[in-house]
Amino acid sequence: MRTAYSVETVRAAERELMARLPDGALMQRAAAGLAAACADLLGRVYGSRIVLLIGSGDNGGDALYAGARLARRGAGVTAILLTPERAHTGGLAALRRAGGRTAGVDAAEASIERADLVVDGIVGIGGKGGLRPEVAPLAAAAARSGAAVVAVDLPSGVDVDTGEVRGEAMRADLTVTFGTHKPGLLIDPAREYAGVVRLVDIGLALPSEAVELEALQHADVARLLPLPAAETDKYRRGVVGIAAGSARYPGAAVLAVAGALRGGAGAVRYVGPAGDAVIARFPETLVSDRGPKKAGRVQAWVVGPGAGDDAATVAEVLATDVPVLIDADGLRLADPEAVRGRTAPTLMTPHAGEAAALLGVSREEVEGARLASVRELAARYAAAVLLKGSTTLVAGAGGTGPVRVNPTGTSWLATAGSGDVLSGLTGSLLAAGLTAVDAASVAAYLHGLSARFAADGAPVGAHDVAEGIPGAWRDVRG
Ligand SMILES: NC(=O)C1=CN([C@@H]2O[C@H](COP(=O)(O)OP(=O)(O)OC[C@H]3O[C@@H](n4cnc5c(N)ncnc54)[C@H](OP(=O)(O)O)[C@@H]3O)[C@@H](O)[C@H]2O)[C@@H](O)CC1
Ligand SMILES: Nc1ncnc2c1ncn2[C@@H]1O[C@H](COP(=O)(O)OP(=O)(O)O)[C@@H](O)[C@H]1O
Repeated sequence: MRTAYSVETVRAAERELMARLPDGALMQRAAAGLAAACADLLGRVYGSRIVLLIGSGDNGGDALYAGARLARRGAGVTAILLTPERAHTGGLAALRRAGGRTAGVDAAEASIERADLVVDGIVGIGGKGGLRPEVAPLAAAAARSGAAVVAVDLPSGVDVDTGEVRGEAMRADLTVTFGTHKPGLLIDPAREYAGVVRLVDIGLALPSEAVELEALQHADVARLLPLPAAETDKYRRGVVGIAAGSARYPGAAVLAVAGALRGGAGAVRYVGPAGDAVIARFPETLVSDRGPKKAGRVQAWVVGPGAGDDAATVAEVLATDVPVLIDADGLRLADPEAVRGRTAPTLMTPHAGEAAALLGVSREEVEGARLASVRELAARYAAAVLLKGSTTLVAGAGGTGPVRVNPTGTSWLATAGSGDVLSGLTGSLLAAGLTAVDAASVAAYLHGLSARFAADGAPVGAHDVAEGIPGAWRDVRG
């Protein structure tokens, strides 16, 4: 499992470790890792032109010491001191001893233009808000130049704890982060500014109870996948009920069933007006048009994709005592009190627009503050929430524990109907017995992986994503 911790936890762990180490040892570990990453990116250090952007804190110190290491290997290193009187003293002396030069902000743009590599040591975990106005033009200059940009610990200007970007920020090709991932490196919009993230171990001991974000990896997902035991049968594997689709949107029902058939449940029941379309495509589906109550027993329900205005079905499903996934139209039609009052697990799967409607804010606000939004929804509805989009997040009911972030997402998934596939797939995993958080995060993982394989650099439709799910399972199981 990949984990991320808040600044407060990182600072506490740093203090604890620094108390046991000689002065400056931790910064040397960081600088060594940073210099090695820069060297790897450059390929050839000797003769390369490196510009360091140096702010007033220890982030600048890391960059200066790393610059000294690179200067000793023959790079031409120029440190632009953004606040010369406050640049890290030891780092500055080391750079000068190694033959590096320093310059003021006036020289910055011309140096950046000629550089092979720009190192962003403006601000790290001590940063507040976006880049200040006098520094913002340097971000634009770095983006314009052909230089590779390496951010130290995190790109300057992004919010490390939330992934929010309020104002200008540096855009990096590579971020070299120390001790642990930070939430902002894994959540858009900041994640996009970070580029590839390389973690350097500096020996921090981080308490598992303080994890802020978790990202499942292949091995975690493999452990959670429901596999049929030898003595199993279709009912013991779990039956998932899909209450979806309408005369206007029969396709949503077909796509949700397509996802559900590949999620590990032993049978899929479909309830709704699109039974003919479902059967035509998937004859193995158990179809009923008599409503959820009379459809026969299920271990989990999915309600809402393409449901139009059928509030009665949503209410009927919410009144059951099995796990329920509410998606799409279902989110709008569900009575909040009925959701909060459920005793069995409930999972809501909004995209940013649906989450915005539920929270009474704008879509942009949700997209700009995904972590806070998913936690807030999970708290308000006392339900687990999967917030879809460029970064998919999953919060447990109440919103207080670690939030899962999906690492397999791809923007090829931004295609009509792919959310319906996800809801069916997740419902199937719920019926197979996974918790709401596990079902949601495993489904998002497989869904993203499937889309990557199916797309392979070209557009795909939602049905391709559904058909690719078995391939994603096989890949995860190795
Ligand atoms: N601690 C450790 O053991 C280790 C720490 N390590 C490294 O240290 C980094 C943290 O260092 P840090 O605490 O000195 O903070 P840092 O991020 O450099 O910023 C400091 C100053 O920046 C300023 N400033 C704020 N916002 C700004 C903005 N938007 N734009 C411009 N300036 C802004 C503000 O000063 P102000 O101008 O407001 O007075 C603030 O005081 C960490 O990310 C890692 O790289 C590693 O070496 C491993 C060991
Ligand atoms: N830019 C993006 N990057 C990664 N995944 C995305 C992006 N945009 C959308 N997705 C994913 O695509 C799916 C779209 O779901 P949804 O918005 O419900 O679409 P629909 O209602 O058409 O099925 C979700 O899984 C979402 O996370």
